[in-house]
Amino acid sequence: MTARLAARALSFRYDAAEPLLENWTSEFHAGEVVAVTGPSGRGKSTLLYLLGLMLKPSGGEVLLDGQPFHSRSDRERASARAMRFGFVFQDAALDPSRTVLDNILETALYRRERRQDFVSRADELMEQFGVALRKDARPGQVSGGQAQRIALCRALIGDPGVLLADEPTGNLDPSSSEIVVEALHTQARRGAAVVVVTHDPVLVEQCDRRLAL
Ligand SMILES: Nc1ncnc2c1ncn2[C@@H]1O[C@H](COP(=O)(O)OP(=O)(O)OP(=O)(O)O)[C@@H](O)[C@H]1O
Repeated sequence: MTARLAARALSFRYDAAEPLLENWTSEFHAGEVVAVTGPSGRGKSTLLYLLGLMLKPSGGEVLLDGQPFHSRSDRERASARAMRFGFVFQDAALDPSRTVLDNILETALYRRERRQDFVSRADELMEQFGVALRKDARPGQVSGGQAQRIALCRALIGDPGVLLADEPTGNLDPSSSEIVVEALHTQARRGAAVVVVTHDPVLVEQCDRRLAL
């Protein structure tokens, strides 16, 4: 079976720094939730950026449904990101200049689709994750835990085939964490490959597979 997402002989270093990845190969299948663990600074977030086509590897390649992406143009990579990926950044990374709803609806913008077509799905997700805030609420007015759940709404709204999440339960209490973990599994059951970077042992335990960096 072709992996939804694969890293083949991936190498990467930031400028003159020591290599973070050398000849790293792995596969992520549709339907599974994989935890990526490892010590701080080991390169876990960097790996997610590579898998999410935001960084280009210095060697090797990332394949999406068997198709290599390293030599594609920036435009093609951006289009694949918008159409196929959902990304939860560490510390949410919401745009403070736009409302929470507009942050969640960002995918529509990148896909050049009608914002209106995504609004009811945004409402559903905000309700599901307990962040049904006022329509004009801005990221500066929400807690760290709320921001993290808003970031998850933003990642899920396009029903991505690949969901990449960096410490998605980092700021959450146990009951909110449970909702997030369930959402990761739901997206996997919908056919996504889900990759989660985490230091949270409870979350690791609830993933289908663990990959230590
Ligand atoms: N843009 C960048 N330019 C140069 N070095 C960077 C850059 N981003 C990260 N690094 C360095 O690369 C290394 C790996 O960082 P990364 O954030 O991928 O690690 P991590 O395993 O996710 O860490 P943590 O668990 O603390 O989040 C670190 O030494 C970091 O300082």
